[in-house]
Amino acid sequence: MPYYVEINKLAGNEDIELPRKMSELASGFDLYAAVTEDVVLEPGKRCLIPTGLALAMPAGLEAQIRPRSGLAYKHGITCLNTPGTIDADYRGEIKVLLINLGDDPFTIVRNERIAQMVFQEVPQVELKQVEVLSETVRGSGGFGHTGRK
Ligand SMILES: O=c1ccn([C@H]2C[C@H](O)[C@@H](COP(=O)(O)OP(=O)(O)OP(=O)(O)O)O2)c(=O)[nH]1
Repeated sequence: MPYYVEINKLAGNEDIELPRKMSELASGFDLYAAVTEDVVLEPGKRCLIPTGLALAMPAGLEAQIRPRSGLAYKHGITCLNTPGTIDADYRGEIKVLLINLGDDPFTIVRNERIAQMVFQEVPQVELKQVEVLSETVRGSGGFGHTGRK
């Protein structure tokens, strides 16, 4: 059984494509830019791109906003906060925080695919404060304590 996620096109965005899987088994639904005029993203700069969409997903799901590999590889365009978290109770416009890590300005035009959205189940977790944690072999070793090879 699929999860049913409600999607709403915000006023003035009737022409914006709905998020779309570009192949049958793709993980992500591509998201389209709902900019009202072209946005030129200069190298090293960031911008918040509207999608013109809002969602209502069932409790226990989240949506993650992730970069598109092609834009990252060819132009250095990625999501600054990847993966961006869309909470199940968020009803506002979904926005995509892009940054240009490339060498050249990049122009974002309306209805261009700028990122992808992957839905994930989120386990329900309750934190329980304790005085002593259960032991493991690793213990507190981390941050590369096993070396490089
Ligand atoms: O890439 C993103 C990340 C977040 N959001 C929206 C949906 C999310 O549910 C909300 C809050 O995001 P987050 O919890 O990451 O941000 P925050 O800085 O902690 O904001 P808040 O104090 O509003 O929770 O902002 C987006 O539209 N795009």
